[in-house]
Amino acid sequence: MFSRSAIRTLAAPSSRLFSSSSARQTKVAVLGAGGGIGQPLSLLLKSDPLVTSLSLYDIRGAPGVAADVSHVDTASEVNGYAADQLDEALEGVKVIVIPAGVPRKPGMTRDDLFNTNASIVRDLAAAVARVAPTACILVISNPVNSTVPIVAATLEKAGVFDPARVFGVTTLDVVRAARFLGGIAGAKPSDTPVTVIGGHSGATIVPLLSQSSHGKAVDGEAYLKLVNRIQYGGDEVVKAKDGAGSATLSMAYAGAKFTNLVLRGLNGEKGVVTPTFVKSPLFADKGVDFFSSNVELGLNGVEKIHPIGELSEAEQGLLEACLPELKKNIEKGKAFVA
Ligand SMILES: NC(=O)C1=CN([C@@H]2O[C@H](COP(=O)(O)OP(=O)(O)OC[C@H]3O[C@@H](n4cnc5c(N)ncnc54)[C@H](O)[C@@H]3O)[C@@H](O)[C@H]2O)C=CC1
Ligand SMILES: O=C([O-])CC(=O)C(=O)O
Repeated sequence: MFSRSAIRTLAAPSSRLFSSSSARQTKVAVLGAGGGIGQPLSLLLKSDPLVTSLSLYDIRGAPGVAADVSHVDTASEVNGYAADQLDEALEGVKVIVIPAGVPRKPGMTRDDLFNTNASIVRDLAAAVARVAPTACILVISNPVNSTVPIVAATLEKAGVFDPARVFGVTTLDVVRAARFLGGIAGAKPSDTPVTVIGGHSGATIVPLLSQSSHGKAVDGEAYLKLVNRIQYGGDEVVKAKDGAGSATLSMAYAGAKFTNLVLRGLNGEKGVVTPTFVKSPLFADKGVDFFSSNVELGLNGVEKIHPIGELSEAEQGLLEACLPELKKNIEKGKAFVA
């Protein structure tokens, strides 16, 4: 189904979801595998040639999802784990993807999910600290701006936090930006990649359209509309689903894409660069010590955090609006664990 040949521009959108020059393969766990994201994400990971073994865990339904996905004719093995088998699910795992938690309904912000999802993510991170302390953790659960600091603080408390191994998955913003810009430019999304920095909610999402040849051609009303659509793309889906949840299929695609990039880095591939929300020095002097920007992925997770590059005046304004809100979200996450 998926080609194994290499692609040139690693962070750029690709018509192929997975690429692999092959080598060391990896055991991957999905925590929340029974959910709207978890199920299609598990299916996509079953098709990733870099995944040797899939551990599917949820408080409901994971063994059924595992039995189903395990019939797909790719080489990886699949095991499902019930609510009381979290530790078993995490044994020997190198990469852990977390889409566990409740999604939004119309009228809610991502921050409204905090009260429910903060403790879910904290408890899962505590188990990871105990059983798989050196694994890479890829956090999908919202609000990402707070859940990533929660995971980091929980690991820190357990004495096993490695900033190179904790990632907030902001890939859906990158996927949307390429798709929406491609639509406006009349070009393929693979030819319209956009770096998206900041966080993962509304005004904290900062697309750097000026750094893209197609993007800098968009101006005036069209520019404002495009930025707004990238920042509030999640709301578009929440509204259309009308109470049935938020983005699941596009998120599963984005989650599988980001997981593949992490696996390629872990396998020693060079030049794997993509935006992700990590512990970052870029705006730490402003009290924002987690930030999404282009990150090079390597053998140990985060290899190098790239600078954000040159910004247009409009993007400077977006960044100024992003930082105070992001700071609040991060502090809220840290305070929850403290
Ligand atoms: N980072 C991003 O770009 C995106 C993040 N999301 C977020 O992903 C999360 C999941 O969304 P959906 O899959 O649509 O929700 P869902 O409700 O369909 O699935 C969530 C799953 O988590 C499971 N779960 C709850 N507590 C758990 C625990 N303690 N351990 C293991 N599993 C547990 C539930 O049983 C359920 O199967 C939400 O917080 C949503 O806001 C959604 C889209 C994009
Ligand atoms: O909008 C939501 O709640 C889910 C999400 O994070 C997204 O689709 O970007």
